[in-house]
Amino acid sequence: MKYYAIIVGGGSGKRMQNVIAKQFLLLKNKPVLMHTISAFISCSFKPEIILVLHPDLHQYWKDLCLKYDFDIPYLLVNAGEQRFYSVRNGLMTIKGEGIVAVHDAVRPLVSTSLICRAYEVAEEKGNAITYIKPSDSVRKIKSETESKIVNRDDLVLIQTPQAFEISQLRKGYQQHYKTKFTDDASVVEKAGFKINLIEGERHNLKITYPEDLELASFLLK
Ligand SMILES: Nc1ccn([C@@H]2O[C@H](COP(=O)(O)OP(=O)(O)OP(=O)(O)O)[C@@H](O)[C@H]2O)c(=O)n1
Ligand SMILES: C[C@](O)(CO)[C@H](O)COP(=O)(O)O
Repeated sequence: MKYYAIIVGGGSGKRMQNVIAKQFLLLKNKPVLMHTISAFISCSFKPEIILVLHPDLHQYWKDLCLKYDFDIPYLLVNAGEQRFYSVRNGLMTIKGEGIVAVHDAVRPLVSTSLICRAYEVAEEKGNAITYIKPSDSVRKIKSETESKIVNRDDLVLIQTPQAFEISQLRKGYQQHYKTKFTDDASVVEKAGFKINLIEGERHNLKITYPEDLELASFLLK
C-alpha cells in the first residue's frame, strides 16, 4: 500500500494580519510548515509528501529550506484560489491507488500517533476524519436580535488530518466547487460516501489568529 500526505499551505492568512503568511512564521525558531511536515515524516507509514504552496512563494520556501537545513523530500505543487482547488491540485499529482491524508500546513502540533491512526482507520474503513468535542456552549443565530441554544452533545469540531482511500477523494474532487466545501469530508460526503469520525487532539490547533501562534509556542514540546 502507498501512503501520501497532501499538506495545504496555499492560503494568505488574512485573519492572521501579518505580511508573512502564517505557514512561514517562526514557531520556536523554525517555520510553522517545517513542524507540520516533520510530524508526517516521523510517521511509520512513511507517506510521500505533496506540498501545496502559492506559486509566488515556491522560491521563498526553497530559500527557507536552505536557511534552516530542511532537506526532507517533497513534491511542490501550485495552490489554487480556494482550499478546495489547492487540495485538488495536490491530488491530481497522485497516479495510483493507496491512502492519502490531507492536512492544513497551519496545524503544526498534530501528533505523529494521530497521523498514523488516521492512515490505519482510513485503510480499514475508507476514510478517517478527526474531531474534538466542543467545550463551550453553542448558540444558533436566528436574526440580529435572536439566538437559540443548541445541544452541544450533537456537535463536533472537525480538524485535519482527514485520510481517505484515494479513489474516494478522487470521486469527491471530480465535483464542482461549492462554498460549503470547507474541508475534505464535506466534499467526499457530497459524493455519497459515509464519513467515519475518529477522535482528534485538543492541542492540534489551527493557527488562524495572532494569539494562536503564541499558544502553539507554549504547547510545543
Ligand atoms: N487557497 C487556499 C486557501 C487555504 N489553503 C490552506 O488551507 C489551510 C486552512 O486554511 P486557513 O486556516 O483558512 O488559511 P488561510 O486561508 O491562509 O487563512 P485566512 O482564511 O485567514 O486567510 C491552511 O493551511 C491554508 O494555507 C490553501 O492551501 N489554499
Ligand atoms: C479544514 C479545516 O481545518 C477543518 O477544520 C477547516 O475547515 C479550514 O477552514 P478555514 O476557514 O479554511 O480555516
